[in-house]
Amino acid sequence: MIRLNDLSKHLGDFILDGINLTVQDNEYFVILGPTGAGKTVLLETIAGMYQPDKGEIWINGCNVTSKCPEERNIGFVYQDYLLFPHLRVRDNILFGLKIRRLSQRAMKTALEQMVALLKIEHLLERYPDTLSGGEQQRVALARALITSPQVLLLDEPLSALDPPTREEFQAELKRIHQYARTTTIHITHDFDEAMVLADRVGIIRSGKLEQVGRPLDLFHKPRSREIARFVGMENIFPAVVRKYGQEKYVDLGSLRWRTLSELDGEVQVAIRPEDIILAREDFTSSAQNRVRGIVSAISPRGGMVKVTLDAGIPLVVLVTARAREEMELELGQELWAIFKATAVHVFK
Ligand SMILES: Nc1ncnc2c1ncn2[C@@H]1O[C@H](COP(=O)(O)OP(=O)(O)OP(=O)(O)O)[C@@H](O)[C@H]1O
Repeated sequence: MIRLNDLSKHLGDFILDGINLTVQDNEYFVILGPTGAGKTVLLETIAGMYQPDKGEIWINGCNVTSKCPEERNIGFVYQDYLLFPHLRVRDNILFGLKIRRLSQRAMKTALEQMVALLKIEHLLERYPDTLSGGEQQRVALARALITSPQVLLLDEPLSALDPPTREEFQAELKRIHQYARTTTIHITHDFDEAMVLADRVGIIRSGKLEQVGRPLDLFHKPRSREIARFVGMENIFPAVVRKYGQEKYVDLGSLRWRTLSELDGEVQVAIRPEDIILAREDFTSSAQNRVRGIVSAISPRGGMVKVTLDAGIPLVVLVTARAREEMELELGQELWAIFKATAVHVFK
């Protein structure tokens, strides 16, 4: 278990500000934040490369705050692998065991296990500069895991890989974690990566840990407008929650939508663009909210199409390219936007 108590660090103009966090045994914890948020500073402080100004770091019940990095038994993998260029893969992986002076036999067994786990037997005699990015990252992981660290810290381990290799490696990280069960902190700015890998996610912004939760909780219940934007919500508007009879609605001036929120009063309301259905005709469905608008913009986004509907407020909707064709979408067209009460996310 990793416990951070009120961890703070000044570096130039940057402040890592009172971080409190517990990562459970065997947990895969992802720290997600925009560039410059302090993710690397936090990870390097846990690893002992920076001494905190305030606060404590506990690993498995031991206060390691003033211990040097080598005494913390932490495995660290960097985004750009940082393998020793003059050593073959075999010696890169064995490096941590050699400085611990393990017997030849123990090293051989540990190497065999790691090589099988990471599927890198065919790479053992090669030098790092002959390996692809994905292969180098496998070797870096093997080198970090071979010492059986108490904690594995991963600093954007996928960011230097191309998108298909990145996806493949995400699946590998999951598989390896299921086998090794090492308590892991992985930092990234990629929300999708966090969704795929994390047991829990912490969102860091400007040196502060702003929200911690399971990926779906962050996805559906962001605590602030900034976090909502960061997790892909687009239709964010100020509103007031009001009760009419037994049911609650968000009032946006000329528009009123049913919500299941427990909050009251002045709020922000957000709807994910992929939670809205566009239709030519109004139709009865379990979706309880509908609003009529005029298509004011159409633009491709990834494999989807982003449609902006002017409904008094600009509503962004994501549709498939096929749906666009079927509806013969065009600028100026009048359409209905339909979405469920559960799609209306409310936060202060
Ligand atoms: N040694 C240092 N001295 C002064 N400022 C530093 C130092 N190291 C980092 N910083 C500053 O601290 C802030 C946080 O940096 P950090 O590398 O932790 O961000 P990050 O969230 O990892 O960003 P990225 O995703 O771009 O890597 C940045 O503004 C950076 O310039």
